Amino acid sequence: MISLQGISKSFKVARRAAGLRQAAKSLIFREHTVVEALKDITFSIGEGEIVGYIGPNGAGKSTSIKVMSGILVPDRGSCTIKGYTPWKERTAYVGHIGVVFGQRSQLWWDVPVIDSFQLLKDIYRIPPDEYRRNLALLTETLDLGGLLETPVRQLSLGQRMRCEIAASLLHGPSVLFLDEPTIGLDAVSKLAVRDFIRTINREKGVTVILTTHDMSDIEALADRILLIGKGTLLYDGTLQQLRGRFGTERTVTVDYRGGSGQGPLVVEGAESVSWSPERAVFRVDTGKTRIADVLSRLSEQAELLDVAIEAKPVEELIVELYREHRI
Ligand SMILES: Nc1ncnc2c1ncn2[C@@H]1O[C@H](COP(=O)(O)OP(=O)(O)OP(=O)(O)O)[C@@H](O)[C@H]1O
Repeated sequence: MISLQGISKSFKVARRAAGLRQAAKSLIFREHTVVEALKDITFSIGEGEIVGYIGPNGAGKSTSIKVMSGILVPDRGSCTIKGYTPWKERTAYVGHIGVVFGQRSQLWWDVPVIDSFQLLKDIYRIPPDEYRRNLALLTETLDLGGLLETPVRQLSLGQRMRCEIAASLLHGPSVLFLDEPTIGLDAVSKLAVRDFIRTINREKGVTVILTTHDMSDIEALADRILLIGKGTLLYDGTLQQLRGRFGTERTVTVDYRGGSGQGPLVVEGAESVSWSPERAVFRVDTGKTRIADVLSRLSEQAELLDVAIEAKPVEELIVELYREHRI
């Protein structure tokens, strides 16, 4: 449904040296550097997938989203989404996609939210019945009831973001591009936005491409990860595969009935991270040692009161991936 083949995009950026004399010189002799934002990007995404598009700052994520939404024309390569080439057949194409740029608003700042929605209804030529149905559903699921009559500039970030997401879905698109949709949101709003994304994916089959620096977004939503670094696609796989590659390590924390005589617990196959008379923390490579064996050896040495086993956070797995690819 989404297919990119060898997409490349570079930007020519004027270079200005520091200092007055250099600045004057650059008025006549303008030097340019070329930034290769995307280099030969190829991937495809199936209908109904939620894909996390991740990478460090300046990796090329927003540029990719702009190409896929038809805002930018690439230098080379082809892109087909729902049978359209986004930048060529924009008018027909935009009816099938919704786009949210977390850092930018598509709502008119000084007018009530509902007026922006009405304008979008006219722009997308949404039939009145469909508009009413979609608006009712979005108002209910995104809890917009009290916000529709408020001018956008008076909304909090979280409230605005819920309105932005609703605005991008009023015309019932089947593909949704979300560029950092949870940036700056508090924990409650973040959960609400994630919940909503999952619901429209499950119930309406909307395909979602999500860029984010928040790895808990990825963990909560994405079945698959595309990692981009310095304009190149570096990894395409599931979170589970990534865990399998880097994530055999577990942290085991045990609380036990200690006492003044209790010395450090020593367990073969478990590396001690920290120790106190009541609590010990170990690192265990489950590829080499079974957690059950560690716990059984520990219980021979002390009366265990509580045990917590944690996998490596996704954040750390991603950092390892960045490190492996030197980005
Ligand atoms: N309009 C532009 N003109 C010149 N250079 C640009 C332009 N847009 C992007 N770039 C450059 O292209 C590269 C990729 O930028 P892009 O915004 O796609 O990165 P990103 O992965 O979205 O980063 P971030 O996580 O910081 O938002 C960067 O080096 C950026 O400076």
